[in-house]
Amino acid sequence: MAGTSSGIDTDCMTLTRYLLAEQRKHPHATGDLTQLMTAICTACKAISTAVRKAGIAKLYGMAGSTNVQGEDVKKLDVLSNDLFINMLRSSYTTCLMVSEENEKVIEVESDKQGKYVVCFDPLDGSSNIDCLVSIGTIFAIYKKISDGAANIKDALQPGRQIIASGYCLYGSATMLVLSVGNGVNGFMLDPSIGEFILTERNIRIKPKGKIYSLNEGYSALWQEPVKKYIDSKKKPASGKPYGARYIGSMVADVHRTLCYGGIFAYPATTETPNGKLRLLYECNPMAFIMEQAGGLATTGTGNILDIQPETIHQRSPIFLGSKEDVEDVISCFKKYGN
Ligand SMILES: O=P(O)(O)OC[C@H]1O[C@](O)(COP(=O)(O)O)[C@@H](O)[C@@H]1O
Ligand SMILES: [Mg+2]
Ligand SMILES: [Mg+2]
Repeated sequence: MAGTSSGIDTDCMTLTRYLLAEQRKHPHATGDLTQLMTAICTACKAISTAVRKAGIAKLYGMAGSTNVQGEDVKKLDVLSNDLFINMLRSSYTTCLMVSEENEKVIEVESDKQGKYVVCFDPLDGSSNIDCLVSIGTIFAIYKKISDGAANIKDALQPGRQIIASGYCLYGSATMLVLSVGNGVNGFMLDPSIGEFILTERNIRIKPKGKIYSLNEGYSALWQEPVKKYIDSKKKPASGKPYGARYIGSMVADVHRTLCYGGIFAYPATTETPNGKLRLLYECNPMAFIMEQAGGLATTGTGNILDIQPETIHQRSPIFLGSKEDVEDVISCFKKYGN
């Protein structure tokens, strides 16, 4: 990394510069993906500002649905969704969107359509908003595949077809983690200049970690392979037990897993046979990031990225993280599954 004797980084590779450099590697690139990512970045910056303000809104009596002026204050998840949809629509790069917040696919007006399809969870970890715990945004970008007008088939592509995916974490700082299919990079938002700066180059996940992360409150409802796997981490035949961490915001739990190694899971239970997390805008984008960082993501019996989606809001059980840890889960499913 370039720097000065003061230790201040002068390289300042902004996300836009990074995307332009990537674009140069493809002589036939139109620049549309760069434009689309710029729109996503702008949405994430605006959400980040809104998240920071929401935390202190109570100080100024703005926490309810109306502010002191009697004006409506949008809830953070509604605001984030509106920001994402508006930014993408006006980027002239997108034809179809799938949002966690919208029951149906969102079609862009024909005069503004472009060749990309974007699936997103505008605000993930919403139960953590009111207690000031980290939350995030998740997105996956695909190319339209149908010849004629964009339709639902364009949204129902397996994760293997992802062109780029990532997430933005609104934590103690705001970081956007992105893969355009050649590794994973992390960009920290410098709020003083309003730019995402490349700070984590070519992120690789450890082959094996020491942490497991899932909601253990549901352990009585887990399938046998999951019970056996977690037991083996608590009471290993040799060595130290794994540590446990669970935030309850997928973005924050996945980011920690990427940084420190180990495994994050949201398994099926007897009451929720497909788990809770949504394939198109939670599981697939995160599975793509994990594979690009050298990790793995599975349902227990199949690779997440190979699932052919049937509906836009379908759910999937998921185990993702360090390759060897995920392979251990897969072995448990082979051994104890029915
Ligand atoms: O409270 P649970 O059952 O552990 O669920 C937590 C999971 O639910 C989610 O909050 C679902 O996401 P949304 O907040 O976008 O609905 C994930 O971020 C998280 O991993
Ligand atoms: Mg979510
Ligand atoms: Mg959400």
